[in-house]
Amino acid sequence: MRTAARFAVGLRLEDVAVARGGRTILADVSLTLAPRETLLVKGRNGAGKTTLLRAIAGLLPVERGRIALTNAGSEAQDRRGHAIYAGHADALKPALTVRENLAFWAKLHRAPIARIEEALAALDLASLADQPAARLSAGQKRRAGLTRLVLSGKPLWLLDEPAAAIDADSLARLTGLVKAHCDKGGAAIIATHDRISLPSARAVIVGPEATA
Ligand SMILES: Nc1ncnc2c1ncn2[C@@H]1O[C@H](COP(=O)(O)OP(=O)(O)OP(=O)(O)O)[C@@H](O)[C@H]1O
Repeated sequence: MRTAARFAVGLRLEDVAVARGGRTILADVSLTLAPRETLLVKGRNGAGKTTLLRAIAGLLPVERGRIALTNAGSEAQDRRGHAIYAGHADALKPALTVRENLAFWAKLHRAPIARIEEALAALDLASLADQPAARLSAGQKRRAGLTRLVLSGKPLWLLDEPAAAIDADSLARLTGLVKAHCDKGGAAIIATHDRISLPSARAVIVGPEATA
């Protein structure tokens, strides 16, 4: 039987190092994230924000150190089961409609069918649901890709530059969604250069400026 992911999870990183292409990109990264908390990850281009998020998601191996979920119980330490990474690629199949794309992801995440409409509404996509994804604008594609957060039902949201291409209203809608997710016990880490207004969020910097 499949064990449901526990909803309230936090995260602890201890002296984490991550390499890409044989080069150490991140070294000695330590941080904590409590359930209900949002962390903004800042840093210059190439500083390692995406690398950090992908390592937390379990999509990149850790060279040294430790990444652990907290508050998840000893039987629930698989990060892939608890974290959803929404990256630069929207992963849409262009020939499928928006709703069909969401249905594909819902199946992947074993989400109830009702969550498809919930996700469409959450990203203001109901009026575009029957459009082929190929016809969406860049910002609309981005919003469609972000529905994976809602569809996954996972507690730890990892958002990589979610503000890219989306307008101010959509960004406000997204930050509201993140806040509501954290109010329910979830947690979020957002890699961003700017524009995200979440007054309760903490910020950390990766890269050379981190020690400045
Ligand atoms: N597949 C890869 N193989 C080798 N090196 C990589 C790979 N992807 C990224 N890198 C390198 O890792 C470093 C960190 O990249 P990363 O994408 O994590 O930075 P970032 O802080 O997210 O940057 P940006 O603000 O531009 O999105 C960069 O120097 C980059 O060249």
